[in-house]
Amino acid sequence: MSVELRNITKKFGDVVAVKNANLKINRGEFFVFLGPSGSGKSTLLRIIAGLDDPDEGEVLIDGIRVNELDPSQRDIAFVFQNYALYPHMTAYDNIAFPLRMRKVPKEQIHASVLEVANMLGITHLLSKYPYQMSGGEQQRVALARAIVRRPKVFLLDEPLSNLDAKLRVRLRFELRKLLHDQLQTTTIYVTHDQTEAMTMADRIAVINKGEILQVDSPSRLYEYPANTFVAGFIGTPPMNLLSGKIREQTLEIGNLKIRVNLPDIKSQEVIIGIRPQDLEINRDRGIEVKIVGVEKLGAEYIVHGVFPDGEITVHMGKYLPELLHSESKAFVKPVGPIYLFDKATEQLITVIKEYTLM
Ligand SMILES: Nc1ncnc2c1ncn2[C@@H]1O[C@H](COP(=O)(O)OP(=O)(O)OP(=O)(O)O)[C@@H](O)[C@H]1O
Repeated sequence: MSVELRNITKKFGDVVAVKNANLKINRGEFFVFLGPSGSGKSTLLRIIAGLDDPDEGEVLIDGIRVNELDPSQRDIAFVFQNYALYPHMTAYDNIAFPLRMRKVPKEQIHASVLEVANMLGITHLLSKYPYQMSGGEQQRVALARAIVRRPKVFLLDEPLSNLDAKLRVRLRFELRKLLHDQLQTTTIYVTHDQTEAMTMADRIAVINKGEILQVDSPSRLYEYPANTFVAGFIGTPPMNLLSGKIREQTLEIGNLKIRVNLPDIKSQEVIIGIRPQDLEINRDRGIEVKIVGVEKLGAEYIVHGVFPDGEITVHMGKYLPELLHSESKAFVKPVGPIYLFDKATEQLITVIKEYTLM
C-alpha cells in the first residue's frame, strides 16, 4: 500500500509538532523518519495510524482519504518502542492473540503462528512466558504478533532502542530482510539514530522542529544534503561546518585559500562543509590548527583541532604519531568534496569537487 500525507499540520497548544508535511511513501518501500528528539516523528506516525487527528491536511492510503477511519479500519500494524507482551501468556498465545480476536479458525491460527515463528527464528521459544525470555527474544515475539495478521503497512517507532548495541545491529539487518525483502510490506520506521536510518532505509525523511527538511535515498542525503541541518545530522563524525568567504574564484577558510571555478557565484560570506573523512592532516599545507584532542577508535582516529575561526574534526584511517601530539600544531587540508551553504538561509549552494589549494 502507498501512504500519502498532504499538507499535514498538528499543534499541541503553542507547539507546532508537524508543520505542513507533504510526503508520498511507495508501496513496499522501507521508509524512515529521522530526526532529533521532539522533532515530530512519533506524531506523524500516530497521525498515519489514526491515533491522532491532524489539525489540517489529509492522509491517503492507496490514494483514498482515511482521515475519518478508525485505526482498526486502516489495516496497519503499529509497534512501539516498548513491546508489551501479555505476561500471563506464552509466546505462542501472544502471537496467536490477534488472530483469535478475529475469530480465525484454530487450525489456521496454528499454521500462521508456526510460519511466523519460523520466519523470525523463535520456534524454540513458543512455550515460554515473557519473564523466561531475554529482551531481544521478547522483541521478536512482539514483532511476530504484529506480523501474524499480515497488515498492509507496518509502523515501527524506535523498535530497537531498548536493546544492546550488538543485538540492535543484528536485528536491524533481520528486520529489513523480513519486512522489505520477504514480506514486501510498506514499512515506516521512526528513529533518531542516523546509522540505523542509513543502513535500513530505501528513503529517509529528515525532520527537524516539525518540518520535513529533505526526502531522499541514504546516499543522496549523504552526498547532497539540502541544508546545514541535514549535513550535520547525516554522517559520523558530523560534517565540519566552518565560516568562510568566497571572493573572485577564491575560497578562504582561515589562512587557507582555495582556487575554485564558480563563475556564477557572487562574492559572499558562506558556510563551508567538509566531512571529517575528507580532510587530511599534514605538516605544511592547509588550515593551521592546534590539536586539542585525539580519540582512538580501534584502528581509526578522530582528531580535534582549533583555529581562530572555529573547530575542526578530522577522521584518520591510520595513526601518524609525529603529527598528533596533543597541543601540537598541524595543517589540515581538504581532499574530498567541499560543500557551500548560504550563510543566511543555510541552504546548499553547490558542491565543489574540483579545486586547487593555493
Ligand atoms: N500529546 C501531546 N501533548 C502535548 N505536546 C505533545 C504531545 N505529543 C507530542 N507533543 C509535542 O510535540 C512535539 C513533537 O513530539 P514527537 O513525540 O512527535 O517527537 P519525536 O520526534 O517523536 O520525539 P522522540 O524521538 O523524543 O520520541 C514535541 O515538542 C512534543 O513535546
